[in-house]
Amino acid sequence: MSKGVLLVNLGSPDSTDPKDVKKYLGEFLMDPRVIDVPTWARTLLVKGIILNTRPKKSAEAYQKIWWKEGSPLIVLSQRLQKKVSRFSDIPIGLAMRYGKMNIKDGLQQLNDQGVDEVLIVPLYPQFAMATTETILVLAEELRKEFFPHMRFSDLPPFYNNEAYTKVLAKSIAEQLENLDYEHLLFSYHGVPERHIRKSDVTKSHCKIDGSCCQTASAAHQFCYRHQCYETTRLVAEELQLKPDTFSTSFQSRLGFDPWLQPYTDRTIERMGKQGIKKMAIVTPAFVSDCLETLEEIAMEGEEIFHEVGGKEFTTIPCLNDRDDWAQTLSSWINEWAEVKTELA
Ligand SMILES: C=CC1=C(C)c2cc3[nH]c(cc4nc(cc5[nH]c(cc1n2)c(C)c5CCC(=O)O)C(CCC(=O)O)=C4C)c(C)c3C=C
Ligand SMILES: [Fe+2]
Ligand SMILES: [Fe+2]
Repeated sequence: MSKGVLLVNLGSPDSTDPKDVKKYLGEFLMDPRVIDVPTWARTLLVKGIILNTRPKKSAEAYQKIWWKEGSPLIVLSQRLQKKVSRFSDIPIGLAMRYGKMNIKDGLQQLNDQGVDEVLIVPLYPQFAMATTETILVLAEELRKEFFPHMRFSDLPPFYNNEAYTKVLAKSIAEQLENLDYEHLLFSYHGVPERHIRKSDVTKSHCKIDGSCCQTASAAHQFCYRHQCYETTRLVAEELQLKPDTFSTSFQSRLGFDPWLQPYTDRTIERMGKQGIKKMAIVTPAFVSDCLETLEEIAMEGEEIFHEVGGKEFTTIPCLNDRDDWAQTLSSWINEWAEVKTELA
């Protein structure tokens, strides 16, 4: 068998034109693992409400962060792919879950290079049904329909992998080296609380009451909340942060259901009101900088902080295509590539 890799990220609209943003959001939000309500309710919510209002607002946000080369998320993912390819001996493909560069095309390209054993690498450190799961489910559907001769493995979430948390800690330390910040906020993309309960394989562990995520459980293999808190804990340990100088929050909520708390925007506001003048923020749910880091955090977050008296707001870049991150990812890939494939 001949091995290859498909890195998979979220995707972006084709351009910042509201029409393209609407098309992209339509595909993204109609995914039953993103808005997990019955089809009729999702259709009503997405096509009847969200797509009539959100694309214009989102397009304006995308316009603020868009690069000459295109979407930062896609450009940065391509740079990562290029670097990982340099450190690996097998073909490294790149695909997006939504929009252009889709997973089917990515698999086809690997197929055309003679690859029949694929490592799917969701570019998300923590598991979530709206990210990792939807990639793996779609990839398997595509395999069955179009590439039945292929075999798939997948890279597990790396939220607590020592090499990853060390690289993340190093990237933070570099940014904070000459800053006397008072608080470091770890802000993760939010999900509705319901998603956490749905992914609980024990069906009884996740209470979202602040305690369950610290109690060992089989549920944690699929618990986004647990995995986010673990990333924070391990990175804080590596950086030797004092207990009151860092915390965790969740950003980007949409709609009226309860999402994971504390919310990032309210946390930034509270910190400013409590008299914190210098804060830094890191966004470890994202491997590549994107709308949610460059606009929601670096622009909106900073504005909130300044409005309530904050002075210095430092946004730490995602790992993007850092050499040490690309090398870490390549080392996982090379480890997988070296394992002898047993005949089925
Ligand atoms: C119900 C909605 C959403 C869930 C659940 C959700 C989970 C989730 N998303 C990411 C990563 C990204 N999300 C991005 C943008 C984005 N996310 C949602 C909604 C949900 N996400 C929307 C509507 C948007 C579009 C922008 C907007 O209108 O605000 C992005 C950025 C993409 C880009 O082009 O830059 C990323 C990345 C994770 C990791 C996650 C669950 C853990
Ligand atoms: Fe999102
Ligand atoms: Fe939990």
